[in-house]
Amino acid sequence: MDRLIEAIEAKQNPSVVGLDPTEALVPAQIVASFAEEISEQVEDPAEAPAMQLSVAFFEFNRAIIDAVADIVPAVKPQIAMYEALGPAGIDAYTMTCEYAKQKGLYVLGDVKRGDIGSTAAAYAHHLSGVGLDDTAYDPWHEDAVTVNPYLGTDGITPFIDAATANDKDIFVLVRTSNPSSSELQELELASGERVYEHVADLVEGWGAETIGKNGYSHVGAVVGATHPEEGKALRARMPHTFFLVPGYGAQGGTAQGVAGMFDRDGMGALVNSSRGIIGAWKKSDKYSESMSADDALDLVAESAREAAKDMRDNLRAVLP
Ligand SMILES: O=c1ccn([C@@H]2O[C@H](COP(=O)(O)O)[C@@H](O)[C@H]2O)c(=O)[nH]1
Repeated sequence: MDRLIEAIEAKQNPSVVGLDPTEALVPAQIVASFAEEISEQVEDPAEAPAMQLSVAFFEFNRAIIDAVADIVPAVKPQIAMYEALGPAGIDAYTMTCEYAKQKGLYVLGDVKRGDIGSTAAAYAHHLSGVGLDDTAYDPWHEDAVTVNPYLGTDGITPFIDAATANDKDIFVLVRTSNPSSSELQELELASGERVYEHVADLVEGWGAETIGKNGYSHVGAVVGATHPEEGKALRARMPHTFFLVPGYGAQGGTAQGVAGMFDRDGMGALVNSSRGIIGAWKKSDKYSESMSADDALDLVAESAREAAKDMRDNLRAVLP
């Protein structure tokens, strides 16, 4: 996590902008502005809507990245939004990751993979590329990915190996932000501990051999902003584990609520907001359906920048 920590220190900002575009979050005139270009390119007209949306997603992301790159240390593209559009969407995802990296941002791919060991080894190429020289080929352009621990150690080991070999990181789901997370994660084990506490101990152990100069390992944990008390207890329980904290803003998480998830130096956590930043333009009274695509893109960028600054300032206010 040393690169991430340096980026956070440089920007004095422990927040990450989630790039989760959907048709509802991209102004319609931006999508429409690609209609002609795409219709001329496609062989099968049935492919046009997904291609048009994919191109719009990338332009939308590019405008947001340009607007926040000097404020935030990282972005977190959510692959589900892109996979929904098929191959063109995957292109938009990888192009977004590549562009963010070119802008000096740490790119955290929210891909939530997890499978048996042999399959996990293939998924782990998100961090290492494939081929004879893994380091020379990095098609996904991610610095880290999210991983599901439900399959246990053999599903995680390939990701840890790929992460350490390539100076990248993984973030393992421990206490997720969603309302139903308690159905499994809060179950009490015979030992008296909760399932998520047991997972927390596994995660701390998985990272033990990979601790960097700042005291955090290559194996991070996902801890929802919607669980302030559990998050605080997990911070004490997992001293070498960096937290990715989603659930801020749109899901109700607050700066005060996440304050306990940081360490004594105000480090140790990266707080995500997706809809709260990329959809900030929707709250602007400057938006009009009749504005041009270029003006809408400017408004998206300007609104995202303001929302990212507000989030940064709110987090700074609760940290030492
Ligand atoms: O526990 C979790 C794990 C991942 N997420 C992801 O974070 C973003 C949150 O989006 P918002 O718009 O800021 O609510 C999204 O990509 C989720 O899949 C999470 O919310 N909670």
